[in-house]
Amino acid sequence: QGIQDTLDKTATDGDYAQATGYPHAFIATCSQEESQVKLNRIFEGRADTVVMCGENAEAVGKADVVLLCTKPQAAKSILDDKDVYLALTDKCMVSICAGVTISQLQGWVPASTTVIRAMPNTPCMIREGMTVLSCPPKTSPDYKTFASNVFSTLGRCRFLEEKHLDAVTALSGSGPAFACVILEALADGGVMMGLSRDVATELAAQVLRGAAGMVLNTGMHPAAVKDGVTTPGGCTIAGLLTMEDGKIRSTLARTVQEATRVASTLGKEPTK
Ligand SMILES: NC(=O)C1=CN([C@@H]2O[C@H](COP(=O)(O)OP(=O)(O)OC[C@H]3O[C@@H](n4cnc5c(N)ncnc54)[C@H](OP(=O)(O)O)[C@@H]3O)[C@@H](O)[C@H]2O)C=CC1
Ligand SMILES: O=C(O)[C@@H]1CCC=N1
Repeated sequence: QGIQDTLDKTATDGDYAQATGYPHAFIATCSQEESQVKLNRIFEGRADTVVMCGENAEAVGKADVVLLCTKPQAAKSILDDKDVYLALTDKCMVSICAGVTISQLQGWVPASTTVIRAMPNTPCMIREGMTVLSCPPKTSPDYKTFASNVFSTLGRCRFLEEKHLDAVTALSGSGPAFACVILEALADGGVMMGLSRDVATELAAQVLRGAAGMVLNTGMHPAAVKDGVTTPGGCTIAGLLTMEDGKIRSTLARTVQEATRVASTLGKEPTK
């Protein structure tokens, strides 16, 4: 009954989402019952959220804006469902599928559907995310504002041209994994020198957060942050030269280059 109340309220409030620029009710969909059980546990007690399983068309029919979050390879077959396709008429669909282009998505939905591409990252879970949005030039400002509002509640959000989305996928989408390898390696160094694992991890994580904050909050160039730490003849320059001997800069830059290459292939049909 609670679920039905939420859906009824959604229906009667109709254009509330567009009027405020923020969503006021959520429908999550999945294909496996065990996912539904898990999601119900996560959203327990939230009267504004409904979890549906195996009912994509019904869920899309009740929504104003649809977020497509499946694996890139599954997107086409989900949108191929005739009822899902029709339910998307005149709606906005935001896809987070890596490597799936706006023009691919437009080919899989009705012509009246507004398509927006988004590339968020996992720190959205703690509202420290980075999301880049991309949309066709004539996208309605209401939908652009709406999408930007949604992702801005989860961290930073900006618009970029779609040609940059594979690089974005590699740098900020995959970036938390790369950053955590660096974090773990710094902590390993601390452990090697006798710190406990817990302490070393805390120090390394706070160092990365603090250094990032100096760049983001003060606008300092990363090189200026580095130089500010580096006492002539001191221990920092000794460590920095060791990093340079290990080609850390080109290794990290090439990491993003290779991840970008793979990101550009993710929306393609799997090779048989
Ligand atoms: N992981 C990341 O850091 C980022 C991922 N992305 C993109 O996000 C997308 C999802 O990635 P990820 O979370 O790793 O993938 P998961 O496989 O973990 O999640 C996919 C979700 O889609 C659901 N799903 C699958 N098939 C259907 C269906 N037929 N109908 C309804 N729901 C369905 C799954 O539910 P069920 O299990 O019940 O089928 C599951 O909840 C990908 O396109 C990826 O490129 C973008 C940015 C960052
Ligand atoms: O690894 C992936 O393909 C996804 C896209 C960005 C982060 N994870």
